[in-house]
Amino acid sequence: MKQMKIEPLTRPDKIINYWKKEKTAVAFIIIFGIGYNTSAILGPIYQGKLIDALLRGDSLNEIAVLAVTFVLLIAAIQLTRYLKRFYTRRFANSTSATMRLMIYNNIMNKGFVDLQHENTGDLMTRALADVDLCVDGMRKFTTELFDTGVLMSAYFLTMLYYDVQITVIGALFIPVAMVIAEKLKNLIYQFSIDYRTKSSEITGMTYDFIDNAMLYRINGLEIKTQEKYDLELEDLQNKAIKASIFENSMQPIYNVVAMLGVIMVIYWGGSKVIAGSWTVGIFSTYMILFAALAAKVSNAAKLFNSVQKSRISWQRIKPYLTEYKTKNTALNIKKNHTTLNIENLTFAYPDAKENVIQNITMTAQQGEIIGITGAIASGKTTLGLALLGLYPYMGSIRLDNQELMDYSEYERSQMIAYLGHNPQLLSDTIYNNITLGSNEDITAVLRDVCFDTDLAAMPDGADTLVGNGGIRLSGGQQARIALARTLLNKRKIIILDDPFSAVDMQTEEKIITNLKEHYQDCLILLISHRLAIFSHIHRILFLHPDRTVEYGTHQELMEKSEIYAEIYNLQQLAGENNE
Ligand SMILES: Nc1ncnc2c1ncn2[C@@H]1O[C@H](COP(=O)(O)OP(=O)(O)OP(=O)(O)O)[C@@H](O)[C@H]1O
Repeated sequence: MKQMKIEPLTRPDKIINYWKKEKTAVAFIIIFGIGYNTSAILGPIYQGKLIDALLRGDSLNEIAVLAVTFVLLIAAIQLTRYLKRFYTRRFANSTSATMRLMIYNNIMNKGFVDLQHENTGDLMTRALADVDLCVDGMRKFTTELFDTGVLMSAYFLTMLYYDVQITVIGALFIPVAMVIAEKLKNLIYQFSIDYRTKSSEITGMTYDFIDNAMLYRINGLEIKTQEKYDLELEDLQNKAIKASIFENSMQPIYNVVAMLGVIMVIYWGGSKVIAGSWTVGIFSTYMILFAALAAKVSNAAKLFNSVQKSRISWQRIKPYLTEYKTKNTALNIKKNHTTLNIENLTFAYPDAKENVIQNITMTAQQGEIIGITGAIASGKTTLGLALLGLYPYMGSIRLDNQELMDYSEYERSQMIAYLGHNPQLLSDTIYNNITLGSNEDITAVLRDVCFDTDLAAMPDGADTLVGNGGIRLSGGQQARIALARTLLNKRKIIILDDPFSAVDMQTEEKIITNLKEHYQDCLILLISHRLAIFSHIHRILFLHPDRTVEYGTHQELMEKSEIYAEIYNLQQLAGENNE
């Protein structure tokens, strides 16, 4: 069978486009759907003929021919039914895959600021659950359109052929049942919304409790959290019951209303048999068709319900169904000597009133290590993020004489490596945490971050599992594995945000020596609170709480900045006392 290929969809926010995209499957659904549903009426007709043949006492031969035709007909009907179902499933699977592709692409292309506000994992999980519900509704709609719409029309037309009066009067109750179904759908919709909203809230809550289980336990909040969770679950259960009662109790009501017409059918149909204008076979065929038509009303109601339910899911996923974006991966970066020129750099977070960074001017180049330090909340991390080009800024950041914002996002990612506060370790081996799936030799980076001796003591070496978030490693080990990952992925500029806070000072000094020796083809920007190693690096940017800055070598800052000298001397003293 041909392999299914999932392609992006243009205007994915228009639901009709999913049917248009699956043209071939939809065409087969139409062919087999109409084929199955129109031929389905032949079943009762032949059954009636068979009854009449038996009652008339036709020859065995004639009855046998009728019986074989009847069986072959049923087999053919079932085959078209199978093919219709097959293509409906195929349509649903393809649609589900397309929606997932589009949502994944949307989330992966969200800007850094948007992603910071959302938990991408939770978002994706919730969106995928909604895709399943939405596609399920679309599948049912597609199926029922034929199994209910076409079949009901086929039954109705055949019944009209047998008797117009009985059919029109007997079937009068059917639209009544359908109007009731239509009216009640809003009620069902409301209860369904309440249930889905709660269910989504609880999913978020569950993730929070799992992620922060240790935090709640350590702070003695475990029981309180559990109680809160139990209450929410109870509420969810109540909402689920209400939604389910309304959804399921409606169908018998539609059925009973629709079946009221059968009284007329028995009365008039029976009279026709007695009068001799109908045979028993025709009466039997007619009764089967009427009962099937009335029963189909509940399917029509089911269709309304499932369309309502999937409408809720559709509304929720619609904002994520945006045009497919392809990353621009053209690379136009210079391989020459790296230079960084920052001029009057000023930055404020979106929606914030005050600048976090103001008028920073500095230059640096390949082969240098530049320290960035300053008081708490003076803007060190912010400067690191601004240099990644993640936020719009004022002033100028020129990398190799080209403005940072004039590079594409992809080019920036190929020029700048970044290590943030959080080591962000995967629950995997040390090797995979450093290579992130690529097949590379990690010996050099392990040596550069002084992890070679740690590794030698581990029985499984680089195959040692680090546990969830690196829990099986010390803080210093986690930090150095994260640093090794950044170094393996080295770029022209490497920004390291406080990588040594969990590392002892001697190891920190050794790592700095390695960085100076082995990364001369890079420019390293090192954000740190610890000034001890600053005497070994090239220059330091010192950020003051009033947003003014000083920039110079360690020696220059020791001479011109009283605060810098004071902090450095205090830290030296503390270091000596600790020895
Ligand atoms: N995403 C953000 N949105 C708005 N304001 C922010 C955001 N991130 C940080 N800030 C604010 O910017 C200021 C500087 O924060 P930043 O994290 O850059 O300081 P820092 O010098 O790195 O601090 P620390 O030494 O504590 O790591 C703080 O006042 C902080 O509240």
